[in-house]
Amino acid sequence: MRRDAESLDISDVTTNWVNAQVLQGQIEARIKALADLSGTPLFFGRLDRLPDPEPARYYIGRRHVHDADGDPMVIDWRAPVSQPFYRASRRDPQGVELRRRFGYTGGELTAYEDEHLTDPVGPAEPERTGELLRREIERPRTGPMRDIVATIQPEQDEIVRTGVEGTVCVQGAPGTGKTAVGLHRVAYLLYAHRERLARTGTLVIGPNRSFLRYIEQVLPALGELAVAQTTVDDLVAAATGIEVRGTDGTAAARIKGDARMAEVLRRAVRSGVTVPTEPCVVVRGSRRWRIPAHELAELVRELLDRGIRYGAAREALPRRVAHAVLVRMERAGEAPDDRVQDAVARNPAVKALVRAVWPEVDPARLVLRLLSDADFLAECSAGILTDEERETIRLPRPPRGVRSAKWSAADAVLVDEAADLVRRTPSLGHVVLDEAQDLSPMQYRAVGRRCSTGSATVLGDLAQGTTPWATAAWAEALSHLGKPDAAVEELTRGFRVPREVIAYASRLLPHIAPGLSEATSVRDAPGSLRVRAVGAAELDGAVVAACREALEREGSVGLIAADARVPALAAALDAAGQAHVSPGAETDDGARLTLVPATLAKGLEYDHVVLDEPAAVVAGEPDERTGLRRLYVALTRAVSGLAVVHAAPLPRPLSR
Ligand SMILES: Nc1ncnc2c1ncn2[C@@H]1O[C@H](COP(=O)(O)OP(=O)(O)OP(=O)(O)O)[C@@H](O)[C@H]1O
Repeated sequence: MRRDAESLDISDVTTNWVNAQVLQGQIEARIKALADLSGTPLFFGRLDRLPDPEPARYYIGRRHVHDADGDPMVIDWRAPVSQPFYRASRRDPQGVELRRRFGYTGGELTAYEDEHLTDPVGPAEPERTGELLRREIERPRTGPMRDIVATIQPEQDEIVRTGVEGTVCVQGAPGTGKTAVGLHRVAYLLYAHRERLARTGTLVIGPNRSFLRYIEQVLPALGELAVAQTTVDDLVAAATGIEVRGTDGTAAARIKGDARMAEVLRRAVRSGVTVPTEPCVVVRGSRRWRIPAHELAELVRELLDRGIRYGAAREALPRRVAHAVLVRMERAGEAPDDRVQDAVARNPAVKALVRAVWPEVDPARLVLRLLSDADFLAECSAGILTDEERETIRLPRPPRGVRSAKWSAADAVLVDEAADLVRRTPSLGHVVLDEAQDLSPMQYRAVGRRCSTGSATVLGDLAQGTTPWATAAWAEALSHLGKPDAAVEELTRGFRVPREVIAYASRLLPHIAPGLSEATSVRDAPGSLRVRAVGAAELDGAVVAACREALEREGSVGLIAADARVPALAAALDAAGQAHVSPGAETDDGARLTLVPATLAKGLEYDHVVLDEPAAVVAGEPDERTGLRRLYVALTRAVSGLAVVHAAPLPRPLSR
């Protein structure tokens, strides 16, 4: 395939220089896409199908490969033919006689695992099954997150291959593969609906930039380069042009993020509309056409009632007025055509009328006015917000203008909502929303607008919600998103965290999310959890020592600590001559240790985690439940080992 692409001669088929350049560019992209990736084998699975009528054998890989005659040699993992590789079981063999999984070490084939799905169970087989999965999970991490195509599990595959029309919401305990599933679903949808999604676009939304840097390689590794990845904050900033330089107190942020603000904004946007009390007189040539006030008022009321976007209505109004003029012209015996209607709509008298009764709205200026003009806020939020709530979100010192305002992230979302009330936000084909549990209702709405005619994959864990407005129930979140009928799936089989560690972390569950089921783990790793108490004076030293010990083993090491403890620990590591980096930075063999503030740990993982002073992690949050949730996140980042080092007593649920 590579040779074919390289030997393509386009000199005969291109008529001009531009065509030649374009074609050459495409050929080069194809050659690049076909490049050999050392360490990434061409196939990872094989299916032998029962005779139907002929037996068939397929190799499954990350991409399609064909032979010199164009016959397939390796089938893309996303093709329908590949599906039984992920779904077939002894109970439901789906026509598969043998499923073989290949194991590789650095690109070299070193193992395989067979399952005879239609045979009576061989004695050794069930035990061996899953060994490759275990090896794959425990393979030491160096760079960013990697794909899981070779080992996607049946319950994950069902979500990955959900149709493009359907929005799925996945509630999943830590390490159950939510992020992996979301990314693979995008790859799958791009394969199954390439043209449609190329037109409409896809987007992955994550909680912060370091998380995005961690996941950014997964889709390109699967051959998908065109998927944008962003955070809600960046998405909204880019759409509104608002630069966020301020922050909100919790109380203000909570109100600004509340879904009730949508109605406040709707009223605010329409607040400038007035019902005309004067007639409109259009002069054309020697004639004057007069539309009486009551008829204009009727037109305005009708537009208000129709529920169309403010901007669209503003554009419709002059046409309506012109229509009323045309009706009069016809009655007077004239025969005006469309051009006359256009001209009347652009008549100065009509324009003046529109300016007066349906003023242009600048979303940012409107939100600024709402937040700084107490009377205006009171008018728009009557019966919606309380006096106290209004006082909480009102800016104490009104800024001079949109540019000098210290916008907060929540303000930017309000501006985005207002902008959508004026002009519809274009919808993408598919949006993946990861760590969704932390979004406010207004943020859900902002994401929902971006997939209003498309679908979404919503991924999250209610137990890991750490914002004051964290999602309490998925049904509510999905209705804010505009997808109330989406199916909610639960994943409870944990891949990342070993059994001992997840059991330890799960002691927190009754205190942070009593309704949720405990995660199980596919891996037992005796000795993976160590808890060490030390004196206060020895804490930093003991933490550095624990990091050193972890670094003696292969793979990545994360030192997670309360944000307030990070400077002291950085100093202790520096003093000990121990190199370390921040989350999102490239790690390499020289710097395998990442010092992770607890507030950035969400979604990340390390082969070995050292957790500093759990009590400080809890104390870093405004209330105990949020603190314990933050701790739950920190406790569930480890793949192979977790060392907890503490001087203060452990939080109660852990010390049980
Ligand atoms: N089927 C699988 N095969 C191999 N590895 C897997 C599989 N499923 C998940 N993993 C691995 O388990 C780890 C956790 O997955 P992921 O980060 O997607 O979980 P998550 O549910 O998003 O976790 P969190 O709630 O902590 O964000 C990753 O290293 C991922 O590659």
